[in-house]
Amino acid sequence: MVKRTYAILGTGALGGFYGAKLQKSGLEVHYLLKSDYQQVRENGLIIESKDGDFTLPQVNAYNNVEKMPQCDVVIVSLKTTQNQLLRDLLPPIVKDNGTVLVLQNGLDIEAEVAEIVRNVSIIGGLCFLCSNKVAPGHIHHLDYGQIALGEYTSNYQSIGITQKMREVTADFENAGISIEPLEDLLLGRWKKLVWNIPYNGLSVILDARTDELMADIHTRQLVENLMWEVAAGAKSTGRIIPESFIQTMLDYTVKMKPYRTSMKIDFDECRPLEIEAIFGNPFRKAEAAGVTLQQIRCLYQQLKFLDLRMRK
Ligand SMILES: NC(=O)C1=CN([C@@H]2O[C@H](COP(=O)(O)OP(=O)(O)OC[C@H]3O[C@@H](n4cnc5c(N)ncnc54)[C@H](OP(=O)(O)O)[C@@H]3O)[C@@H](O)[C@H]2O)C=CC1
Ligand SMILES: CC(C)(CO)C(=O)C(=O)O
Repeated sequence: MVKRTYAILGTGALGGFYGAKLQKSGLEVHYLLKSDYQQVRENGLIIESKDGDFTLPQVNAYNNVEKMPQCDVVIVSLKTTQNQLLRDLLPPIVKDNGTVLVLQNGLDIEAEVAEIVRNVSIIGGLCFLCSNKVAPGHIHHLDYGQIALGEYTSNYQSIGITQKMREVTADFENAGISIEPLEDLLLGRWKKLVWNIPYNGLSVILDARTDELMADIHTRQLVENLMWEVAAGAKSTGRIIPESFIQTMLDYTVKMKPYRTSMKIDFDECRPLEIEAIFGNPFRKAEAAGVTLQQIRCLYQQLKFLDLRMRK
C-alpha cells in the first residue's frame, strides 16, 4: 500500500500535535515553521500528552515552502489570522489531485481555499482538542483530540462520505487519533461554533474561564442564548441543530476541566484574535440569507475593539 505524505502548514499547538502523531505512526511528515524553525530542525518535537509523552528527535523542518516536497495531504493549521498567506503557501506544496485538510476553527475557510487551489479535494476538520504550544517545538496536549471531518463542495452542498475522506480517516485512525466522517461539513462547522462563539467570545470580554462562565447564572444564560443564536444562523443556511445538541454542549463544558479558551490565551499573549473566521463569517453568512444574528454581531464588535486596542 502506498503511504500518503503529509505537510503541516503551521507547526503549533494543533499542527505540531497531529503531525507528530502521524509521523510516529510511520508516515512521512514535512513541517513548515516560523520562529521555532532552528530549534525544531536541531532538536525535533516534544509532545507532552495526557495519552503519553513522546519525542521525535528528528523531523523534516522547513522555513520556506519552496524547499518542501509536494505532499498528498496538506494540513492547514495556521491561525486563521494568517490565512492571507495561504495564497503563497499552499500552491507549491499540494500535489495535483491531492488533498487540503483545513483544521482551523471558524466558518467559510474551505471556500477561501477553493479560490486558491484547483484540482484538489478540500476537507474541513473540526478538532475537539485542548493543546498549547508551551515552548519552541514543545506541545502540551491537555485533553480530548477527536476530529470530525467533511468534504467541501461549492456552496457547502452535502456530498456524503468520499474516498478522500476515507483515506485521511484511515491515516488518522492508524495514528491513534479518533476521527469521525461527516456527511455534511457545513452542519459540522455550525455545530463547532455552538461551542466556540459563546466561550471564546465571552472568555475574552469577561476575562473568565469556562467554569466561571458556567457557574454564574447570568453568564450561563448568556452562553445559552448565544448557542441558540448560532442554531438560528445554521437554520438560515438550511442546517438544523437539535435542541439536544445545545444541552450536550452545556453539559460537556460543565464536566470539562476549568479551561482558558484558545482565544483567551491569544488575548493574554497579545496575539491577534481569530475574530473574522469565528464571528464575522457566521454573522455575515446568516445576514446574506436574511437573518440578523444580533448578539453575535455585538460580540464581534466588542472583540474588534479589544483586538485593536491590544495591538496598539
Ligand atoms: N490548539 C487547540 O487546541 C485548537 C486549535 N484549533 C484551531 O487550530 C488553528 C491553529 O491553532 P493553534 O495550533 O492553537 O495555533 P498556534 O499559534 O499554536 O499555531 C500556529 C502555528 O503557525 C505558525 N505560523 C504562523 N505563521 C507562519 C508562517 N508564515 N510560516 C510558518 N508557520 C507559521 C506559528 O509559528 P510562530 O509561533 O512562529 O508564529 C504557530 O506555531 C486555529 O484556527 C485554532 O482555532 C482548533 C481546536 C483546538
Ligand atoms: C472546543 C475547544 C475547547 C476544543 O476543541 C476549542 O475549540 C477552543 O478552545 O478553541
